[in-house]
Amino acid sequence: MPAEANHLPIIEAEKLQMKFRRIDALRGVNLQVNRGSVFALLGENGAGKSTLIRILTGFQKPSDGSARVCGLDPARQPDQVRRQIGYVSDAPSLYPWMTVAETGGFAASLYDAAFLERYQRSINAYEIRADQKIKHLSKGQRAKVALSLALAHDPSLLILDEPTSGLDPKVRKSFLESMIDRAATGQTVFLSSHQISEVERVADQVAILHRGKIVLVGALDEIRDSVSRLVIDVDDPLRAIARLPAPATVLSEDTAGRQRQLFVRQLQPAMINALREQEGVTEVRHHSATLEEIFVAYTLPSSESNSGDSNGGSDRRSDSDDDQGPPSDSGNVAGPGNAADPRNTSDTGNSTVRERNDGSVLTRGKERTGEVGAL
Ligand SMILES: Nc1ncnc2c1ncn2[C@@H]1O[C@H](COP(=O)(O)OP(=O)(O)OP(=O)(O)O)[C@@H](O)[C@H]1O
Repeated sequence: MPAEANHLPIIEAEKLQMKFRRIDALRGVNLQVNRGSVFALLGENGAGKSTLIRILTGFQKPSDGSARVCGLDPARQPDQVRRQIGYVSDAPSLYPWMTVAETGGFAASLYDAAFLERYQRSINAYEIRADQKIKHLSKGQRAKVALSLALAHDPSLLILDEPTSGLDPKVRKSFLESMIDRAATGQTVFLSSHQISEVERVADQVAILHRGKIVLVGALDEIRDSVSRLVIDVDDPLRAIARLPAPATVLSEDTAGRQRQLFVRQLQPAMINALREQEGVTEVRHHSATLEEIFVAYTLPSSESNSGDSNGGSDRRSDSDDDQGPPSDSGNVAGPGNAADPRNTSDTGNSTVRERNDGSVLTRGKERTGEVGAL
């Protein structure tokens, strides 16, 4: 039986956990990535993006949970997974003493005859001299060599950790456009990024990882359509506004004098009308939220207790003494996931099946009432 079956998701993660000595880097990540998409993983510094990518590429074994990539288990078959995919880490490791040409030749031994030709074509397109030593390349040029290596065996899945960092704007643009072309031919690109505006241009699927948990996942268009920015003017700064009913979920609220700004999921037109009729409300304006605004609303510092954290606080410290140390191929094989916490995100694929919908409108500061959202 072939390792890959085309109807199955190319990446699946179930209840992935990664505990380091001092921190739970991943706390029950469920994810499905379908073929032929550009899937962007967004998250703040330290959210767990690289940890998740290292697990998917077989460089790190999870503490718990399981993953399948191209139909293979990266914890048990790391070499096979890495042969199937193209991967660029956030800090590509290239041998500094090799030339650009030697680097390609060295990697080519693992792949088919077309590898070297594709690699050379890419290096030429990036205007990098083949006889230059890696140690004499700029950061951006090294990133281009790493990308050329990752693409040279024409992988059906490309996994990129911060692919555009170090690239100049012109190269970033053409690189990202080439990712859309790949997806159009049925290949899959899974990338992590901080560059939300860039992601917005290329991704068709998006997930937000926040403190080791997926707090939002879905098709970009649907995510954008599902979150609204409400600006409400009131006659008195202390005026209380009634709760929004279900299915609305208030993600965040800012108060500035007599103006409130709310980010709300699943706002219904009737709710806007009801707000306008409330006593003391002088105006209600309704806008679509940008991906950046949605990202901020879902990753507020105070959102931790609402994103399914069983500790109910911002502390991700691990109780475990099980320090997995640096990324390694050795260690325990993944076991069954921990399904004990009913508040764990149960997002499967590009749809989520659970969220809290208390619809509260908060009257002070920035808080969230949404627990976990997706489309
Ligand atoms: N080998 C390790 N040992 C201990 N802690 C680790 C290890 N690797 C990662 N961590 C911790 O796990 C958390 C997630 O780290 P990770 O590198 O996955 O974040 P990230 O989302 O990729 O961040 P960034 O955007 O800054 O690259 C961080 O708190 C980090 O300190």
